[in-house]
Amino acid sequence: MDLNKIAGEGVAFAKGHGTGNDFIVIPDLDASLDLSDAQVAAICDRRTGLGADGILRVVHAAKAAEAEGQAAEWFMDYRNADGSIAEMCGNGVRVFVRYLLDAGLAEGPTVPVATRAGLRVADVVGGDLRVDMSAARHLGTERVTMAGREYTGEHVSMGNPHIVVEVTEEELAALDLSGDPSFDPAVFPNKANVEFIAPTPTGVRMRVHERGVGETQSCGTGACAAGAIGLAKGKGTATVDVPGGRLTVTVDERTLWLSGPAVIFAAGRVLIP
Ligand SMILES: N[C@@H](CCC[C@H](N)C(=O)O)C(=O)O
Repeated sequence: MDLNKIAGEGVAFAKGHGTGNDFIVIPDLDASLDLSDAQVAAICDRRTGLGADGILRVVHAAKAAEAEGQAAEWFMDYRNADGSIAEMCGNGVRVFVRYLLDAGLAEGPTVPVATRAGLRVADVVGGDLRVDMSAARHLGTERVTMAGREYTGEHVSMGNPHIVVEVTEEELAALDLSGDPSFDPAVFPNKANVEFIAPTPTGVRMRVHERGVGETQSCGTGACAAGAIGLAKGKGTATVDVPGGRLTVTVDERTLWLSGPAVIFAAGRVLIP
């Protein structure tokens, strides 16, 4: 490979993560990149690509039809590692805002972001990023099958679909999340994210199988859904411990807040396959 070709034809990217949920950030301010599912999947491949749980494309809100009516300068175009589109990504929006701040595209401490699920507003609080994720919607009880075993869980929408299943600490540690879950296709025509949680003294411990990705180290919207279920009997704050670290979910009379670390740790250029 002629490295000059990468410098000349490659597109700029940054890499970041929020509690181990990792993303490739692609600044495409004027919305000139039209990435196919296969291209996204190739970039996110952990052996033959850069590797990530998803891609965050940074687009001027004025250039994105999905951002219409949202009072934000930037639109987050989120794609899962398999190329599929999701309505919302809680860790993604925190990493997206960290990128905007680090790149000088936003000043903070408050940064509104247009998303497919509507406006989300982030705040820098200490070293963390806290996002108003809007209230969780609890939609009842559903069945999910994972690794040949059927569970009953709570259907929660955070803009994207989740099923939260409570298990014991021992069951949580022993779960095999390497395969795909199955659910009622009439309820989840576009599939769902599945969170398994076990109670802790201050909240829950969580493992997640993400739609369009597989098991990840963390899922922000999953933590919101899990925290909302953990706090179902009232308002307050719950810690959500994930393999990649700790997130905090606070529910008040109006909304649900998601807080935690988000960092950008690399930048470069990549050839779009
Ligand atoms: N990791 C994300 C969720 C990303 C989208 C999800 N896989 C879906 O398809 O709904 C988060 O931090 O919320």
